[in-house]
Amino acid sequence: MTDPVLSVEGLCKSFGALRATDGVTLDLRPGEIHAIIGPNGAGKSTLIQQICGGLSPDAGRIRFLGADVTALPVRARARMGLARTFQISSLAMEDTVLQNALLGALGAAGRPWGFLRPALRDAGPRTLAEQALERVGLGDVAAVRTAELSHGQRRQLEVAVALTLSPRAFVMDEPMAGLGSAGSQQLTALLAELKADAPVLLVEHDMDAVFALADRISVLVYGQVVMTGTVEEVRADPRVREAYLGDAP
Ligand SMILES: Nc1ncnc2c1ncn2[C@@H]1O[C@H](COP(=O)(O)OP(=O)(O)OP(=O)(O)O)[C@@H](O)[C@H]1O
Repeated sequence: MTDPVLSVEGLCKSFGALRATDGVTLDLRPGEIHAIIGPNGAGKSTLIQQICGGLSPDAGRIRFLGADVTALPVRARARMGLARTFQISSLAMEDTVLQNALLGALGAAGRPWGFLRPALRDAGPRTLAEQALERVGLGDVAAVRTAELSHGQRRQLEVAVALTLSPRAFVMDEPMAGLGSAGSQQLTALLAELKADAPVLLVEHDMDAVFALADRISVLVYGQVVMTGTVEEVRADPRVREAYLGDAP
């Protein structure tokens, strides 16, 4: 089997007496979408924050691209290509769609942020930004002010910004939240294509999207992974149906 891109082993984080993650072990393999599902308060956000570097684990290890990144700060992990999207929108609403994508591309090129104007004429980052916008289907609205985009288009733009960083793995926190069914379907189609660029660790409450997208699903309950399996395996598991899907066993 090929080495995982990202792996966590025995990850623990407590808040007082509460074990928010309690020995979580899972991995993200090349080319896959690995969804993490679980009831409210199961520890999904706590897990994602530890993976991205915003929270230090009490115990356990995080490896990314073969390196132990457990002690690295958020920025260092991002520079290695760990792209987190969605929960905290970083878009500048008054700027155009292209300018937002360009800010990402400039960051990727390691340039100082202040030189935006000359960089707009600089073919390198600009090309990268335009390609990313085309890729997510926003090529036609590059000159539009970001505030004028629909909710779904903003999600697409956040993906484009992440793409300019040449990610090696995406970590997505509830990308479907707040989208109507048309927006969810559009974003689902985009995410299905994105895993070819880099694998996706996906925390999502929208089960239609999870079942349509996931290659593997891990179910988190009270901070513990109760199972990892394919969509079919997870749907059929009586513990999952009881604990999460709300069905009587
Ligand atoms: N900073 C914190 N201080 C104290 N308790 C916290 C903190 N962050 C999270 N918790 C608690 O840890 C548990 C796990 O929370 P977490 O947000 O990780 O769950 P979640 O699965 O992401 O939930 P949701 O689906 O509602 O977003 C919850 O009981 C929550 O109240």
